[in-house]
Amino acid sequence: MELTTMEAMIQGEAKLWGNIFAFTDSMALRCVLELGIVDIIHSHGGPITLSQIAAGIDSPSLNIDNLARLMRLLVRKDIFTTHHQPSDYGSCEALNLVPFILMQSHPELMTSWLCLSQCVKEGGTAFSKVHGCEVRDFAHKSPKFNKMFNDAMACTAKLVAERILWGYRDWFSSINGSLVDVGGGTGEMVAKIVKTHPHIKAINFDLPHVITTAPMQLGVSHIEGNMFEAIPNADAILLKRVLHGFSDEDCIKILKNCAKAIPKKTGKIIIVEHVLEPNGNGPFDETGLVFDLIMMLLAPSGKERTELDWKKLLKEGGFPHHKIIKIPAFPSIIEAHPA
Ligand SMILES: C[S@@+](CC[C@H](N)C(=O)[O-])C[C@H]1O[C@@H](n2cnc3c(N)ncnc32)[C@H](O)[C@@H]1O
Repeated sequence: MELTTMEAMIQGEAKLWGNIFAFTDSMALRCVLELGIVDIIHSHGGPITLSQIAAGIDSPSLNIDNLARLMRLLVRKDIFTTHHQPSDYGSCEALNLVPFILMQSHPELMTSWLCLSQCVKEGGTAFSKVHGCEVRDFAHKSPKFNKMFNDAMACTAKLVAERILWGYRDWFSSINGSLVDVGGGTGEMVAKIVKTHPHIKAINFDLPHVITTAPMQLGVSHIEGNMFEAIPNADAILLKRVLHGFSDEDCIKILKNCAKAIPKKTGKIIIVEHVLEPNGNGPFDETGLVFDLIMMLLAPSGKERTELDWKKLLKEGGFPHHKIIKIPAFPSIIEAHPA
């Protein structure tokens, strides 16, 4: 066998081992959170030894050898470092993903992955095959699951909100009238926008059962309704991580209602969604494909879309002009105009 063939075989085999054991990364992360290691390191406030971490873990029979082996892997994976690094913005943000890690690695979601092949064979969500109902109904029945799910969504939404406000700040300054956040949940995003851009008249629009739980926010009006029926009139519309949960047909209906709600000449919609680039080399391109599978697992008609998919949807929904603005975050901003 030629050396190059041998090298290629070894590389292929190594990649396969990596894939076989990919799940151990999320399991090790979960373990670290369950043991409270992140909090121990943070509350220590400086470089910390293994024995100090061990002392912080609540266990009378801690196996420090096992702890060392766990930490060794996570250092190798760049989750922790053996060298002191001054705390910066990046590491603070990473902490905010804790609820998301806990949700994704929770048995109730992990078991869904075992039904992935069934999803491919028959369609339908893997979650419903395991639990007999969709996520929304399951959350309705289980307050614990509901909290876990909402906390996970909230922590990613917070992260994205910060990046949008930073990456798209000039545009928010240029809004001269009203902005409605369609499917805005409890209104955190528009509340953040008006805080930095108080000249905007902000409306948070969502289903009645969501709006009833929405806290009063300075400068935000909450309006309940159904986006498939009508959307409140505004100069601009924000649709953040809403359309990826719906089929193309439903998205077109929503977009047509958006087009009716904004001025034909000057109106604009801002869609915050991931734009799939299956062969891209960007930092989030592979994660985008993973999120697409997560949508397959959890959302009956949900999917992530490529730029071409977005272009077709927008055109059919009454928005022939669009521009994609990359921000330093997993989703991009897709700005679209009816004229
Ligand atoms: C994935 S969440 C996104 C929430 C928020 N935009 C964010 O980025 O965190 C989708 C939102 O759409 C809302 N929604 C679903 N169907 C709706 C409808 N028919 N009319 C209005 N809002 C709806 C849900 O209640 C939920 O708050």
